[in-house]
Amino acid sequence: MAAFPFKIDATDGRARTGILATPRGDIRTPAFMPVGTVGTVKAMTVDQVKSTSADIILGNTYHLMLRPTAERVARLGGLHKFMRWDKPILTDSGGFQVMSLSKICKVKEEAVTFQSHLDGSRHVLSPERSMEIQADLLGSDIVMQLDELVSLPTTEDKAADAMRRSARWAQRCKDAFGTRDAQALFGIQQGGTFASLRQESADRLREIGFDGYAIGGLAVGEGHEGMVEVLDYAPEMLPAERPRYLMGVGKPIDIVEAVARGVDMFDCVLPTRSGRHGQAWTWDGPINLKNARFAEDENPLDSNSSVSPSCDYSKAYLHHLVRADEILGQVLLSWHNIAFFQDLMSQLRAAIAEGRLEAFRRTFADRQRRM
Ligand SMILES: CNc1nc2cc3c(cc2[nH]1)N=C(N)NC3
Repeated sequence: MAAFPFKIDATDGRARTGILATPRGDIRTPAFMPVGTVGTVKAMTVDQVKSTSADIILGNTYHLMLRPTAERVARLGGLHKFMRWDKPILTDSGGFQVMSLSKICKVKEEAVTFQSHLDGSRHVLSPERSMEIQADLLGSDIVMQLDELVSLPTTEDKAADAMRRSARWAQRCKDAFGTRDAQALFGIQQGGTFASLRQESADRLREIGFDGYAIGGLAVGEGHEGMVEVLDYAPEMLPAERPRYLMGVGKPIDIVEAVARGVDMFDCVLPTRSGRHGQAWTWDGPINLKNARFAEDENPLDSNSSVSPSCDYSKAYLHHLVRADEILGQVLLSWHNIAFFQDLMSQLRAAIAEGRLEAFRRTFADRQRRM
């Protein structure tokens, strides 16, 4: 019995639009999850995040277990209460961050041991411990299995070994997670850029049975073409009746291309990270407000978007804030970019519902290229 009902309201080619219903609220798909790594969507208050119409945000096991520790978050009532976000939260399991952030990490069948990138302290993360942190201590609504990351390029043998370990860890996560009505557990497909391994991974995850299925091992340096090549077959290997989540993606054009290939959920640091560095995403592509051409440009960033909070501020003012490295510049551009990504998802949902995704895709790609 699936923990969260997933109702697909319309399809257009391989794309779907629907609702993933959770006890803390509905998630309209295709959905973009702002990244709230250490219990904050950086430079934004939860009310600002809510104002963008985001239905769900992401948190990270790796970061929160190091600081303030998962036990402290639990003592303070769990992650929702701690950060005052009462809508759904999806937490990543730590696998990716341990292997990409921590100093020294050893991957064994039993668990991953690593040193904190903050103070060098030693930590152990097993499938069981990751489930305890996410489901019991942080109290997240959607829990991700612990998986093993392989950095690209990799050999088929290495990708196969890591995928099979991830599949064994998937079973251990399912056993440790148990059956819960108010929380969901997602499996993560691995297998690098090898279709046969991706198929084997999907088959093993389906046998174990999950509430949703993520595509892992992408957006790790394979480039746009490499990613799209895998997306031409990987999403459809996963059960059609459950949500499909492409982890760590991505640029607006990547999201559009992945939605067209059957992906329902996304997360990426791009809108907030690029916003903190002066970049604003618009329907005509990204611009950097540091650029001198904006010094006396009195036009707003996105005149036609009433939602975007930065529609009241001139580019000249944003240019000034970015040049002066003022905190408000980081706040307004992060807010603008998250609002833009939510606008994009809302337009994608409408295009699928009205059967005009192909036309949307073409127009969008042409406009983004213009910059
Ligand atoms: C930024 N790119 C990216 N690719 C990812 C891939 C994964 C992930 C996070 C990612 N972020 N988390 C996992 N637990 N596994 C796969």
